[in-house]
Amino acid sequence: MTTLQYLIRLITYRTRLYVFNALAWSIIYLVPIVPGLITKEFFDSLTGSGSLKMGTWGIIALVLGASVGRVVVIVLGFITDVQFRFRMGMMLRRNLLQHVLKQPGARAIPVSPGEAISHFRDDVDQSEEAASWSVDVFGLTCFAAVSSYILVGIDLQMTLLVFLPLVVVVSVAQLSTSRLQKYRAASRESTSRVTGAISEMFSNVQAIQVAGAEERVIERFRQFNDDRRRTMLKDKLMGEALNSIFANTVNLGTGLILLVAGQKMQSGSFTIGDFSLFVYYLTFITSIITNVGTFITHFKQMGVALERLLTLLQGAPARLLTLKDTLYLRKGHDEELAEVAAGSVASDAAGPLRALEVSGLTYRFPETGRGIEDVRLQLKGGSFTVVTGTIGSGKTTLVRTLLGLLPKDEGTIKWNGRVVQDPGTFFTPANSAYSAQIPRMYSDTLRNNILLGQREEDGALEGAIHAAVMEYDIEHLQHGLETMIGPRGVKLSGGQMQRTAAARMLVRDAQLYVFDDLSSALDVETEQKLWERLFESRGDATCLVVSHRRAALTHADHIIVMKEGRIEAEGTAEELLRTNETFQELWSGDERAKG
Ligand SMILES: Nc1ncnc2c1ncn2[C@@H]1O[C@H](COP(=O)(O)OP(=O)(O)OP(=O)(O)O)[C@@H](O)[C@H]1O
Repeated sequence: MTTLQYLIRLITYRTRLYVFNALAWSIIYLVPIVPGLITKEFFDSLTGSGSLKMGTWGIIALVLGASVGRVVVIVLGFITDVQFRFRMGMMLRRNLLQHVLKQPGARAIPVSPGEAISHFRDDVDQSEEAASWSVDVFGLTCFAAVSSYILVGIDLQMTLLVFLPLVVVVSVAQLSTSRLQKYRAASRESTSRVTGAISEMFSNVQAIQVAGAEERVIERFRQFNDDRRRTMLKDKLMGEALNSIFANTVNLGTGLILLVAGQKMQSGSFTIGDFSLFVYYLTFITSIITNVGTFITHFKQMGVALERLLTLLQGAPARLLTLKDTLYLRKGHDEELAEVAAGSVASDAAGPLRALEVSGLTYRFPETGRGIEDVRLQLKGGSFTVVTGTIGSGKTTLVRTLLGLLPKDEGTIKWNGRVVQDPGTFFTPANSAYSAQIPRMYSDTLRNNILLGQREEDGALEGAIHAAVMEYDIEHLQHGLETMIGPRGVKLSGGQMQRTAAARMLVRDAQLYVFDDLSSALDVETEQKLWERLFESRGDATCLVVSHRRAALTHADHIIVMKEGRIEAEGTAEELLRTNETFQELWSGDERAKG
């Protein structure tokens, strides 16, 4: 999609509103024609070269009327502009969000969350800005056409002599704004390097001191500051020079008119009224050139914004951005939200799990070409299966691909013999629950971090806390379950976070529980307790556990050993201890780690 096509699609999202907006702004830009003509007539009547019948009060009434009329249309214009802009922005953000939410969880956004927020905020704003400025171009063109017609009618030679040099000066100045933008980008970049360095220094004070690197760090900081000083100076100098050119063009033009008009006025071919009209339109005509320039700049920036927004689509068709749909995430979402709030809706429950079969499951990370290859596994209902293997062998990739958090390249997943078409939406409660290798906590109470919006059923929270061996930790927190945790609260230890994530998972009823390296940060005793309690409390649920720890392996009905993205061996711990070298090493490695 080109920038122009993008602009057209944005405009046609609400064509009527856009046309109305364009009409309002065309009128706003055209209204000053009237006071100009009145002023001309007034001066001509004073010098006797024209006759104005309405008298001084009539003129004042006309000028006032035109001004009030303009104010009213400006208010209308802002209303239509705001309506148009916000609808367009909401449409873009809704489409982006809808796309991101449909993506497999682990690959929903291809950039850091901070960058994604800036795409949602700044790039959408930039697109709005360009579409909104395109309206001004209509109005300005209308004004330029009508005023040129009037001025040329009065004196063609004067019009050309005065406005051509001005158009050249302002256009050249406008063209150099692209250089100004380059300077501005460079000064922003250098400023963000300086602030980045400050934040790195503050967060790494200890590391800097331990390495005795104070001098070198300060030297680097000084270089960043020097660079910032240079780029800021260029930016400011260029900015001020352009500002003064724009600010003085009207004075320059008035001077030109005075020079050229003197002779003509003497000969009587140019009246005082004509002079006043030229000076009056001068301001508006110079602002036309700068405003058209501003639109061109916004249009260029819109092209950059479009490119950045497309990165969020990760190769999906660009037209997804401007899909003309109603402004809900999904149709009928109001009723659905109401039901969810009442706790009555879960995902489509597929019923008790009797068998989960996976065949040919493959996912390769595009960046490294690594991942998993042709994985086949079977989980019987109620079984406890452990996936183990060396570091980087593909354990996490396997569970994430199975759960639809990564988009499988190939393979089939069957739940009770029926193919799961969209694992990402299927493997959610009440079918399945998952705790990730690195749990995420929110700045909220511990209770809310576990429940994550779920309604508190009788005893479910207590049961989950007990199974996750968290009761002791909660007793020792100052406000128990109401303690604020996360980035802006109490910092939980790695083991506490893992157990909070386990409780979060267990508080949800599910047929299949998937644990990724749940116990890696736990001491031996807590880990033993955790697996025992889980084993007791899971009821009929099926468990798929990623771990290389003995406490988990000894509970397993079935163990899968991964190596370099493929299943190397399968069996019980006893069988594998006899037959598989990788498993023997993992088993004895865990023993050494304990020792
Ligand atoms: N985001 C990613 N981008 C590119 N390659 C990745 C990514 N995540 C993992 N990989 C690669 O995929 C392979 C499998 O990684 P995975 O995280 O599944 O291993 P693992 O067995 O879970 O390891 P660990 O025990 O350290 O958690 C590794 O070679 C890894 O380098």
